[in-house]
Amino acid sequence: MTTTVLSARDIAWSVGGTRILERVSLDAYAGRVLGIIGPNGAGKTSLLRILAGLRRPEAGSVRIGGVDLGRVRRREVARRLAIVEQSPEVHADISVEETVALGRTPHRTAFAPLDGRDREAIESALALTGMGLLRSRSWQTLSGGEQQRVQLARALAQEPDVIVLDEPTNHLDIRYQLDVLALLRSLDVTVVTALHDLNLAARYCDQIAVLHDGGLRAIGMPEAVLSPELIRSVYGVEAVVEHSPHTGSPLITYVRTV
Ligand SMILES: Nc1ncnc2c1ncn2[C@@H]1O[C@H](COP(=O)(O)OP(=O)(O)OP(=O)(O)O)[C@@H](O)[C@H]1O
Repeated sequence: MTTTVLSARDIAWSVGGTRILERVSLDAYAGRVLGIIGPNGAGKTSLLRILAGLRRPEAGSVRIGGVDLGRVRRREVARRLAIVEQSPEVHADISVEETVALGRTPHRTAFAPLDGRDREAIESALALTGMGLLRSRSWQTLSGGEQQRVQLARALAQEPDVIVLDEPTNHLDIRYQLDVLALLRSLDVTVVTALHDLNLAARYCDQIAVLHDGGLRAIGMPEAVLSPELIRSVYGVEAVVEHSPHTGSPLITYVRTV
């Protein structure tokens, strides 16, 4: 049975009088990976921020565990949902370990020292993201890919039910792209993630939602959604979609722009 953990109904959002999102509805299921794809400017980041409760939609609602996000206290939301944004601003000169420890904030009382449970979550997050060896390094000295992995570690240390990620692989080399997506898939956490790479989305997502022209163009399993017709009409690219004998997932070859 699939349980809906996070759901959006009829979301609308505009910027400067331009409607970016119109009647967007979707469900993210327990322990599954939902990928959000769509061309530049389609509204992926806007939708993720609404799903994470960082923005209130103009119309429609987001529910977490069946309860309207607007009615759940911020601290409670933070215990249940973590967001990994594209370019998080970390102003203070803090270490990797201290950055990851920030993920424990919603579970702790102010100024209390980290307890054993906090330490365990931080260690596990550092290990899962391969950042243990860099734990003492200053955040400011990290490469883009290392920063991305630390932000994921911070989100994991938060031990949420849902992780919302905006392009979590855009700075990663191919090995870490595969590792991070395989990790997200293996966790017992509901994942909603924007992705640009359709082949990665095809391989690691259970469901894919396609944003285009202000709305949800399609949602479903990768095999059902990623057709040559959809890729042509949404991206203006002619593509061949095959079934990879190596991974069992759809494999897209881009032939030309149209
Ligand atoms: N603060 C803002 N002021 C003006 N326009 C904005 C603002 N925020 C978003 N937009 C516009 O809203 C649209 C959707 O932006 P959004 O970042 O959600 O798209 P996206 O699908 O995440 O894009 P990308 O793939 O390029 O990251 C874009 O056209 C963007 O220029």
